Order: sequence, then C-alpha cells, then structure tokens
Amino acid sequence: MLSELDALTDLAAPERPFDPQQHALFVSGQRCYLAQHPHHRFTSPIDNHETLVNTLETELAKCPSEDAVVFGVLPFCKSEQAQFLVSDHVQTLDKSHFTAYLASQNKLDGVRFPELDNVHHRQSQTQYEHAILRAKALFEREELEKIVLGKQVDLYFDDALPKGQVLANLLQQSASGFPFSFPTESGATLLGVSPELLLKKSNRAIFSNPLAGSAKRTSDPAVDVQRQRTLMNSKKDRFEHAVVLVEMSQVLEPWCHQLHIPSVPSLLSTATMWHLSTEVEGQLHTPATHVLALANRLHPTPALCGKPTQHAYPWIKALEGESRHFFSGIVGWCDKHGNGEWVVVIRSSEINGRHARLFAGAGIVHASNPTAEWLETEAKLSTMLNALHATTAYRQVTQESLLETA
Ligand SMILES: C=C(O[C@H]1C=CC=C(C(=O)O)[C@@H]1O)C(=O)O
Repeated sequence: MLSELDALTDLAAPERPFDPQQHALFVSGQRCYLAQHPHHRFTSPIDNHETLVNTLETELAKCPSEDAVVFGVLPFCKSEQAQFLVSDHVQTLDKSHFTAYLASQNKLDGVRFPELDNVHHRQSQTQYEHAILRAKALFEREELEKIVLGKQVDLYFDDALPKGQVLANLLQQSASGFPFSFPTESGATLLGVSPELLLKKSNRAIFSNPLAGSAKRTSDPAVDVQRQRTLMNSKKDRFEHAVVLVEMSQVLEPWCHQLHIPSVPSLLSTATMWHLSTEVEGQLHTPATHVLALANRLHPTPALCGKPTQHAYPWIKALEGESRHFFSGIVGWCDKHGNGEWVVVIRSSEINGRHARLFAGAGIVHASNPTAEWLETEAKLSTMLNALHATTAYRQVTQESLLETA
C-alpha cells in the first residue's frame, strides 16, 4: 500500500477544506497523506502486541475499501489506550501544494493570530534539575544507565488558536521531518513536526532513524559548524546515542534476515536543533509482519525512555510527577497489508481552544549537566513556539517569572 500511495497522482488541493478537528494528516518527505473520510474511530490497549494487531486488522476489515487506512497515536505508557481513526481512502498531496492551500485557506478565513497571555511550567527549572540529580544517584547505584526526563508547559492565549494556521506554520518552517495532525477523542488536536522516524515498513523493507544527542542551532554559520563538531565529538552524546542502538538492534534482529546499522552516527538537522542520527535498514523474514507489531516492540526506545526500559518507566512517572499521555508516544498510519510509517511524538503540542500544552525531554546519563539539559529542553520547545508565533512572548514571560522568584 505504501508504494501504491506513493504512485497515486497528487491532487492540487484536498477534496474538502482541511479541518484539524476531524481530519488526520501525516507528512513524509514531500508527500502529505490526508484522511478526510473518517469511517469510524476506535481505541486499543497497547500492552499486548497480538491484541493490538488483531484489533487493527478487525477494525480495518469493517471498511469495505481495499484502500482503507488507519491513522493513530499510541501513548508513551503501555498501560494507556491508543486512539485510531479509520479512513475509507487517503488523498496524497504534494507538501508545497498543501502548504500553499492551507495558507490561502487561512487567509480567506481572515485569521488574527492570538497573543500569548500566560505560561505555566508544569515542572519548574528547579524541579527539573533536582530530578536529574536524583536520576544521577540511580546511575551511581547502577540501577539505570540512561533516563529521558521530560517537562510539559501550558501556554494560554487570548483567543482560540487557529489550528490550520499553526499547521501551515509548521509546514512552512520545516523543510525536513514529519509534520502531523491528529484529532483526539477529547476534542484536542495533536500537532507537531517529529524529526524521528521510529519505523517505516514497506513489504519486506524496514527503515528507522533513531536520534539521541542534541545541540541547539544558531544563525551564526561559523558557530553552527562548531556546534556540529562538538556534538559529533561529545563522549556523553555518543554514549546517549549508542544506548539506543544497542537496544533497537536486540529488538529488530530476530525479525530480520538482513539488518544494517552503521557503526558511527551522522548528523541530522532540524530548523532549530542538531542531532546524532543513525539510519537503520533491514529486510524482514516475513513481509506480512505488521508495522505496529514491530513498532510497538521498539516503543519506547531509550531515545524517549531509558535503559533498562522496565526500570526507567516507573522512574519517569515518579520524577516527572505526571503522565506524558501521547507525548513521546508514536503517531502514524498503517494499511490493510500491515505497511505504514510511525514517528515519535516530540516537537509537538496538544491544542484545545486557547490552550496549548507542549512537551520537551532530554536524555540524561552519568555525565549530564542539569542546567545544560534544562536549556536543551527549552531549545526543543522552539519548533512549537515558532509555529505558535509565541517565541518572543514566551521568553519575556519566563524571564519575568524568573525575576519574580529571584
Ligand atoms: C525527547 C526529545 O528528544 C529526543 C530525540 C532526539 C534527541 C534527544 C536527546 O538528545 O535527548 C531525545 O532523545 C524531545 O525532543 O522532547
């Protein structure tokens, strides 16, 4: 189906106006996959791989069309439910056409962009850095090798956020990555541009592009080059990255008769960050293996959770103090042949009315510096802050609250 989707002729514009409350979007490369004909919705537990795949196949079978596709989002935590939306068929649009279409739709709607009123860090800088110190004590006791600690930030605007405009901004500002928009059951929309491909499966072929190890980009080209070099040579970041690959190769190897994992990472850039990146490729023993059977086994990798996974899980909840829900889960699509593409829910936000909740996390290892990790999470918020036209106001509000607490 993936190759069939790719072969479809692009439409110049969607069949109907794009509605982020109803329709789902997943962008891969220059292709926008658009679900505008939702057939039905369903939920599924994700703690059992067979149950998850059986549920998906049963629900897809209810849709008579051979081209039916499921879009969905899996939560970070295995004890929570995934949400799915089945669509009779998927439209494919060229990314630049869809971006131009969305921009003109918003212009016609005469959208005024709301202003940021208020910011609430659900974990303060002090709490976040304290959590890192507690994690480092766990490394000392050899209970953990790595843990990814995240924070959530609530932004309140003076009016309802125009989700279509936010999506258009995300598409415009991101030459790379995987923009997505998924309407959740609560009436919110999960929107973002993930830089990280967890798994793409097309018949026998699988691809993955894990990222771990980060540096903030800068507009000064010479300094930006220096930051790439520093990242590439950073023992701490190389270790953070290597832990992810060891774990992923253990999961993937039994399923593949060929698996290629380069021994040295490369660099991947987003509009705002540099990351250590590895392109993993494999050939499955069985082409019928369902993309989510494998993606759900990989998820969450130590790029979002830690090592060992089972130990890191409860510590994340304890140290962050709340559930991540869909943040650092996975979002994507699959078809009746078990093909599909799933990316990690990062550089994203959940938007509902005038409220946007953002998430950012950082991989913590023995050599981590708490303040540097906090600043890394601040830098990772930029993708969404820029799309929300809130970067300057956010900096002002957070500086003011720092002065107040000083
Ligand atoms: C958890 C996030 O990033 C992950 C992906 C890339 C690099 C990461 C890092 O260097 O810590 C994280 O593992 C996030 O963006 O919220």
